Amino acid sequence: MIAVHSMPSAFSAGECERIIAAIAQTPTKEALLVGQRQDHNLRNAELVWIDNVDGMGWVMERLIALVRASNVEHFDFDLREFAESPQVAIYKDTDGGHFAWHSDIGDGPVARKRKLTLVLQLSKPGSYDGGDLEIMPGAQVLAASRAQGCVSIFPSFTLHHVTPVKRGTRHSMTVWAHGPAFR
Ligand SMILES: O=C(O)CCC(=O)C(=O)O
Ligand SMILES: [Fe+2]
Repeated sequence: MIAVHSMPSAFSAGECERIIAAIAQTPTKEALLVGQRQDHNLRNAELVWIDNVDGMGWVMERLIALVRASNVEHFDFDLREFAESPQVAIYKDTDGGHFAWHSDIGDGPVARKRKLTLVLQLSKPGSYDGGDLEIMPGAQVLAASRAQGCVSIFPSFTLHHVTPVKRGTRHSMTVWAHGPAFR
């Protein structure tokens, strides 16, 4: 099993811009953490659930295909469903946008079934400073590619964070694949 599977150009630049434009029409919600606690020391971002955005069916189809192919090739986890809407996170320099070190496996009935995490880099890398997704599968920290349209897939138990955005705005999309507990 590899620690992080990187898929460059999983989405084209034009597709990423289309998603960002569609999201801009939709009201955002302040990011709530697993368990609905709100702690700006841990995370500061706005969220849009893409199930609430019209015309995003093709996005979900692509995400499912990417997770499926990645799981066959690299992880071989027992995945059963996508039990949560993909979410777009908007990290702004003006809000100190960031996400501290965490694992995506939570205590709730759904969050506890998360097994694979997919993150899509929606923004052009030159449009913001900071905002790096870093993943710590072991003793080393791996920086995810910042390339627009690049997808990173990793086990949801893996620690990861997003460093503070120092200039501009970073958009990312996250989706989880769920299944029975690891054994
Ligand atoms: O924005 C990112 O790159 C990561 C988001 C994340 O870790 C999450 O939604 O759990
Ligand atoms: Fe996460």
